[in-house]
Amino acid sequence: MTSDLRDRKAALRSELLAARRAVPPEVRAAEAAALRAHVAALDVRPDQTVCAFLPVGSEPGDASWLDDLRCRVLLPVVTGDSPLDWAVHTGPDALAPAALRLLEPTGPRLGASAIAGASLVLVPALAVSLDGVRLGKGKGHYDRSLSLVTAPLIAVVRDEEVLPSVPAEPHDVRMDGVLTPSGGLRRL
Ligand SMILES: Nc1nc2c(c(=O)[nH]1)N(C=O)[C@@H](CNc1ccc(C(=O)N[C@@H](CCC(=O)O)C(=O)O)cc1)CN2
Ligand SMILES: Nc1ncnc2c1ncn2[C@@H]1O[C@H](COP(=O)(O)OP(=O)(O)OP(=O)(O)O)[C@@H](O)[C@H]1O
Repeated sequence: MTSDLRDRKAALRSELLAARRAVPPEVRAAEAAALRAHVAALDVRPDQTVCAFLPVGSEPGDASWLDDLRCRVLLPVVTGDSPLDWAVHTGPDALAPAALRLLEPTGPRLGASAIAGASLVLVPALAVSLDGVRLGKGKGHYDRSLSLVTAPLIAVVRDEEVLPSVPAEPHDVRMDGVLTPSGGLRRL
């Protein structure tokens, strides 16, 4: 992978983060409500497992969508440079502030392979391209974990963050779909 590609990813990341931080609170709230409704409409059975995430900072969405999944919900736990660990989401009382300004579940760790049992994975992203290339926060956490998954991978982004193209490196795992406030769930 060339440093040019890395530089292009870094530049795009800064641009997208700046745009996210400029979103007015009322727009953020409307987007979160729309995303919550789309998450509630996802086709998952109560006996299935979804790997989701808890939006923080300027990420689109909020914790309320976790309540609407009505199935077993796993949340990611960062363990250094390893693939993500996972724990069951049991409610707001079982969340605690963690590194990287994250809120993480406090329950038993299930191990990195827990993601393999998911029927659907909601993946945080800064952008996704029409051919499924995802731009993340730049630490490779999800890229190290997603190779263990065969279930559909759904990137969650703002409408403006679905781009014609995103610079791709060989380790970048392609998304199967995208969930946005106005577009709902779309296949990529
Ligand atoms: N909500 C959420 N959880 C997640 C991720 C994510 O992107 N979003 N991750 C995805 O891999 C993993 C954590 N990886 C992370 C990598 C970098 C930063 C980071 O640079 N945070 C900046 C704030 C950036 C912002 O404002 O959005 C910071 O701490 O200053 C955060 C998480 C697992 N959990
Ligand atoms: N499967 C992997 N195994 C080992 N290292 C990896 C893997 N995937 C990514 N990395 C490393 O992680 C770093 C960040 O990768 P990249 O820029 O693609 O992250 P990202 O997809 O934006 O972030 P994230 O997945 O955390 O949201 C790179 O240095 C890359 O080499």
